[in-house]
Amino acid sequence: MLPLAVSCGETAGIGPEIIARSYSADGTPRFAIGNPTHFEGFGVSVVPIDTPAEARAAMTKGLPVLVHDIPGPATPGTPQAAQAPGVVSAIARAVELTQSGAASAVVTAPIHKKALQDGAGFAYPGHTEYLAALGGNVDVVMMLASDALRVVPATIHIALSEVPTALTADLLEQVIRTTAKGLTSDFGITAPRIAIAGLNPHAGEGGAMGHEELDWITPLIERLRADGLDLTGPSSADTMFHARARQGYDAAVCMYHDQALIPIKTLDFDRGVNVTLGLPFIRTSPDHGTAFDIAGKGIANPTSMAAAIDMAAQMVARRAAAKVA
Ligand SMILES: NC(=O)c1ccc[n+]([C@@H]2O[C@H](COP(=O)([O-])OP(=O)(O)OC[C@H]3O[C@@H](n4cnc5c(N)ncnc54)[C@H](O)[C@@H]3O)[C@@H](O)[C@H]2O)c1
Ligand SMILES: N[C@H](C(=O)O)[C@H](O)COP(=O)(O)O
Repeated sequence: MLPLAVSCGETAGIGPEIIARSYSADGTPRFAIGNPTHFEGFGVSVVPIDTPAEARAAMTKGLPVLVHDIPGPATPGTPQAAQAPGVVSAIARAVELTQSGAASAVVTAPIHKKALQDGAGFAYPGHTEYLAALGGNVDVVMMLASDALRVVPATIHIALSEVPTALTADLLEQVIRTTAKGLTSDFGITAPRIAIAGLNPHAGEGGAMGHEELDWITPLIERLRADGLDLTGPSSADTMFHARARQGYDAAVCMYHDQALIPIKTLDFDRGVNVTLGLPFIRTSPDHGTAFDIAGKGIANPTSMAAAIDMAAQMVARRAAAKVA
């Protein structure tokens, strides 16, 4: 397997730390992309490399880091505008290397959206939207996945007040179809079961607490069911995530960011993985952010980064096996 390309994320955050501390000599071949000095001090040897092809041999000596221009020392907790362009270009470089066949997948350490918007004019709400643009302006979904639960928010990084307007039947259909396709292609689920949350409390209570479910969500679900998709809902979101309910579906499609992310980050914060479905390349990420409050203290938990690396490797292997079959 070609090595994974791991972008360093916000240098003032915990990205370099969790990349270093999730490394092991016998682990999945990977290389970080960043300033090698930013990965030092975490008890792991750092091996600067100039090409991805050096990564596999370098793994036996320490964490391979593909040298990338991000000037100056990291300042934990305090992002530097001067480093923002390099943080952004490290993501683009990971995509370029993956699409050119030098790497097998992209794993992204957390970015601080506002720091990049301020420091580099980053024009996207987050990785997901940026990667969709780099992938050719494709339709993507953001899935948060763990052994306990998979969730997909239909709307992502927008204000709650904008959700009812942003939510359309076309968008929800695209999200559902992309989710179903990804569950089959990347999670090996041949007949995926998808639960759809209502937007309103009690899924609208028959119209007493909102009309979207009656007006268009239920008709859409019924149309997609008739088209062969195994869907349930719209259901009251507050009763979709207990253990018995979770046995009834393979993924839950929710209407907005926190409706989806609160349950998975409550159930499995340390092992949750953010996976973007619909891209022309594989991309995973830890389920957490830059954690400025603990950056530089050596106490960040690297488990979610390790899980993101493992999930990327599993997706690479599954797709390779499907090509051979
Ligand atoms: N994939 C990504 O790039 C990504 C994901 C989530 C948030 N973010 C960004 O990160 C920034 C901060 O976001 P936030 O404060 O909402 O969430 P956060 O995940 O950065 O931090 C929330 C809390 O969880 C703790 N935490 C997070 N990761 C941890 C780890 N690995 N080990 C131990 N504790 C950990 C933090 O210390 C903090 O107390 C924002 O700019 C946000 O947009 C980026
Ligand atoms: N919304 C995700 C979360 O809270 O974990 C995260 O911000 C995703 O961001 P990216 O699009 O940058 O992966």
